[in-house]
Amino acid sequence: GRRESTLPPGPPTVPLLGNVNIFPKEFAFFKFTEWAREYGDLYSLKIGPDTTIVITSMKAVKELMEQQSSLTSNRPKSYMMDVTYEDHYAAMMNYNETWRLLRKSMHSILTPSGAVEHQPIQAAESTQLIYDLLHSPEELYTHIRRYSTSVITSIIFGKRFPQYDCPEVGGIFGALEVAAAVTEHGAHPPIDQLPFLNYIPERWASWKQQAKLCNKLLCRIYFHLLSLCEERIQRGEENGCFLEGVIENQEKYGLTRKMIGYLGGVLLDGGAHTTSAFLQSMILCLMAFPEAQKRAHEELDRVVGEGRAPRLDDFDNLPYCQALINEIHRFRPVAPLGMPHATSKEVRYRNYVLPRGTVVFVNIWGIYHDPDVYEDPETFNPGRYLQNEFGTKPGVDVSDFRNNIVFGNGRRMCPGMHLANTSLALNVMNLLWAFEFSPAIDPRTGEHIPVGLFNYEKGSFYAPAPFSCTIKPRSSARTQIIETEYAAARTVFEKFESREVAQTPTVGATELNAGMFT
Ligand code: HEM
Repeated sequence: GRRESTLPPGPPTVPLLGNVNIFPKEFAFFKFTEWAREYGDLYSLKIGPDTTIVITSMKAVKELMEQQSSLTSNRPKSYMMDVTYEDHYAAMMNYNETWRLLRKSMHSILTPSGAVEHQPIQAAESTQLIYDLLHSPEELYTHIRRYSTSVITSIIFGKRFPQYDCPEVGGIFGALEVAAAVTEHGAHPPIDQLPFLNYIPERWASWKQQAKLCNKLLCRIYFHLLSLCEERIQRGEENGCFLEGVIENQEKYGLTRKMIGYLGGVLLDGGAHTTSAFLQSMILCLMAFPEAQKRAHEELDRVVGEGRAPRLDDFDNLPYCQALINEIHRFRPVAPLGMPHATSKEVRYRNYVLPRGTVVFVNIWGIYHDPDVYEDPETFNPGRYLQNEFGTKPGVDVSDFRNNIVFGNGRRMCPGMHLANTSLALNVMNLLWAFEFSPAIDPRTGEHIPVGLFNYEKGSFYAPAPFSCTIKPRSSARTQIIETEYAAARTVFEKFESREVAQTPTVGATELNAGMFT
C-alpha cells in the first residue's frame, strides 16, 4: 500500500490498504477534484498494491492520453465488468487485434460520413419526442428515455420502441442502471486489487450476486434484440441497421454470435444512458437559468421562425445553441470521470514512472470546474463559448484544449460521438423551438419547486434523478407543425417496426423489484 517514490504525489497512505480506506464510494469526481486542488493536475492513489492516477488538466490529457496513446489505451482489469459481460468486454475492448477489427466493423457509425446514413431515424425519433411532450408533458423523464433507447436500438439492432412501456425499454434502463451502479468505482470492495476477496463465498459477497444478476438482465436484452435482427435478415427485410453489416461480415471480422450480441449491447449501453442524461441535464439547466433559455429562444425565432420545424442544416447558423451544448457538457458532464484507461506498459511522464497496469482517470469534472480556467465555473453560462471557442477566461493558454474531451481521448475515443452529436443538435433545436421549460409548481404552496441542480443518481454516468417540470408549447402554429411532422415521420418508422417472431423476454422485473440493488 505504500506509494513508490517514482509516482506522482497523492493523499497519505496506510499500510496494506494504501488509499482504499479513503477512496470515495459514490460521486468520486467531487473528491477527486478536491484532491486535484491539493495535489495538482497529476496525482496518484494507491489501491492496495495497485496504482491509480488522476489527471485534471488538458495539458496532461494531451501529453499522456493522446501523445502516448499507444501505451494508455487499455481498460483496467475488472471483475465486475468481466462477470457482467462474461469476459467479452475485456476480449473485445482491450487494445488488441479483436478491438481493431471491431473498430473497423463500427465504420458505419464511427465516421462522420457513416453516421449520416442514420440521420433520418434520429430526426424522426426526435420528432416523436416533441410530439410525446406535447401530449403528455408530465412524462418528460420517460419520454427522453424512450427516445434515447429507441434511437440507439433502431440504429444498432434495427428495432424501435414506440412507447416507454414496451417491456424492453424499462428493462434496458433497469439493467443499465444496475450495470452502472455495480461497475462504479468504489461501489464495491477492491476485488481486483485484493484478490483474496474472491474467496469469499457468493452468499456473503453481495457484489458477486449483483454482477451475475446484472449479466443475466443484460444478456436477455442483447440476445433478444439480436434474434430480432437475425429474423429480419432471414425474411429479407433488412433495414440498414449497424448489426446487419456486422452479421454479413461475421467471418471476415472473426466474430462469434455471442461477440456480436455483446458488441450490440456495448453500443446500446454506451448510447442509451448517455444521451438521455445529457438531455435531462439540459432541461434542468434551462429551468434553473431562464436567461440562457430566453437567448436560445430568440436565436431560434430569428433563424428558424415559427413557420417550420428546425432541420439539421440550421445548426450551423445557431451559434448560441452550439454554445449551449458545450456549456451543458462542461457544467454537467455525462461521464465526469470518463471511462478509466489502463497502461499496457511502463510509462514515463514528467519525472514519474507509471507501472504497467496503472489505472488512469481523466477528471473531466475537475478540468471543467477549475476556477483558474473558467470564470465562475459553477454558473451555467453558454455565453462564455461565444467569447472564445473553449469558453475559458481571457489569458488562459488554450493550446492543449479541445471541446470533445467529454467523449474521451486517444484511441478509445467514444465510437458513438458523431451519432451523439447529431442527436444532441436535433434535440436542442427541436425542444427549444417547440417549448418553454420552467420549474414545476408545488400544488400545496403555489410556489415554484426549487431545481435540484445536484439531485443526481449514483453510478458511472451522472444523470439527474427524476424531476418535475412545467412544459408549455410556445405557440399554436408550432403545435400544428409538430402534429404534421409526426404524421410524416411514420414513413421512416415503418421499417423499424417490422413484424416479429422472437419472444419478448421478461426482462428481469422480478429481480429489479426484489430490491436487490437498493
Ligand atoms: C452524450 C453522449 C455520449 C457521451 C458524453 C459519451 C461519452 C463516452 C466516453 C467518455 C467514453 C470513454 C472514452 C474513453 O475511454 O476515453 C465513451 C466510450 C464509449 N461510448 Fe460513448 N458517449 C456518448 C454517446 C455514445 C453513443 C450514442 C454510443 C453508441 C452508439 C456510444 C458508445 C460508446 C462505446 C461502445 C464506448 C466504449 C469504447 C471503447 O471501450 O473502446 N457512446 N463514451
